[in-house]
Amino acid sequence: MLVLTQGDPAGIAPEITAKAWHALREQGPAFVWVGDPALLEGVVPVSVIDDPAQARAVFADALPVMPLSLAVPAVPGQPDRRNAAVILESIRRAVALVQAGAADAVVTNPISKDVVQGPDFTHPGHTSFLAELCGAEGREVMMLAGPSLRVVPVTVHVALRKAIEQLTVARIVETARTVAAGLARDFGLAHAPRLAVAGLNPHAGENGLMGDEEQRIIIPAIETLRAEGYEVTGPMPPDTMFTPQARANYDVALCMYHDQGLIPLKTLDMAQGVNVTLGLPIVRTSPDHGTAFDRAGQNRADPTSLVCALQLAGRLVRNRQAAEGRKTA
Ligand SMILES: NC(=O)C1=CN([C@@H]2O[C@H](COP(=O)(O)OP(=O)(O)OC[C@H]3O[C@@H](n4cnc5c(N)ncnc54)[C@H](O)[C@@H]3O)[C@@H](O)[C@H]2O)C=CC1
Ligand SMILES: NCC(=O)COP(=O)(O)O
Repeated sequence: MLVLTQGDPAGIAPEITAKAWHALREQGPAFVWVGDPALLEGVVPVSVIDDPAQARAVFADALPVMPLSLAVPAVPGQPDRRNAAVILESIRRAVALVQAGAADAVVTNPISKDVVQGPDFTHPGHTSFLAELCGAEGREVMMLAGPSLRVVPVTVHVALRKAIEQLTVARIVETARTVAAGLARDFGLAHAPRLAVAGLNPHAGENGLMGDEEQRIIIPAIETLRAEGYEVTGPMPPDTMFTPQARANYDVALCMYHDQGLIPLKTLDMAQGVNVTLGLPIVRTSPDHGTAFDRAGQNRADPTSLVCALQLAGRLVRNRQAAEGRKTA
């Protein structure tokens, strides 16, 4: 059983949740939504439950909901900080259900990082919040996976100037180790993961002519990884590493900053892209898009990325269980 968080109630989360239930109600994977049932009133049949164990029996006929109450009614397109606490409570409850063994994986609906900022939440997104809730701070890695490409931003939600400052040999090496382990265990890759490491600068620095981060940081990281036995190429010139020919030669691209990886991923795979957090003791996926406040309440939201996130979470759980079974057998 998967547990889906509420997301920002003023965004498209309620609509894509209802549409995802319609898409999956017969073949699954089944999920339970932790949110305010008022958001789905008149949209889908809802079954209020208090334990995920009750969800499977009702899933084909109604969307199972573990109820929370918004502080103020949601107005589509107009996020309200007064609902921040309940948005965060949904995430906390979802994680607690998986940690207690009552559910298998967390799938998160989009939130606005800005709306939830406050004394209780100083994270730049779900990823590091989930790591905190799981006691895995610093081990979390964001990966976006689509049919054409997988990308990992080595630095994530920071200003570009800060991203460059944050690049270190250790950060690249540790990220690559987590990615390789995640691809082997959760994605069930049949071969050793092939990692492509992007350069930072134009032409991957052109031997130091256009920046020295490749020589000082990226090449030493690649050499360390190769010495550990990983299959790594790079530093690859960022402007050509996403061509179809280049993509055929690797399983994942390690990118030096957020937009270096997310622009090609969303250009190629926006509808079917899934955000996966590696390095956590629990499985977590999410759609690759945000709250889409500009589209909320108009019945114009595409649920495909959420459907893909739910389906991928189901596969990751099965692969992880199979890998752990093999380890203990
Ligand atoms: N995992 C998460 O919780 C994420 C949250 N965000 C948050 O979302 C908020 C808005 O961010 P933006 O950069 O505007 O990105 P966005 O993904 O919300 O929207 C970008 C554009 O794509 C459209 N769009 C997005 N998802 C769609 C869907 N399913 N169907 C149809 N059209 C869709 C929107 O209408 C908008 O025009 C921000 O506060 C950001 O922090 C952004 C990405 C991921
Ligand atoms: N750009 C990706 C994104 O914003 C997702 O962040 P997170 O909420 O999954 O940490």
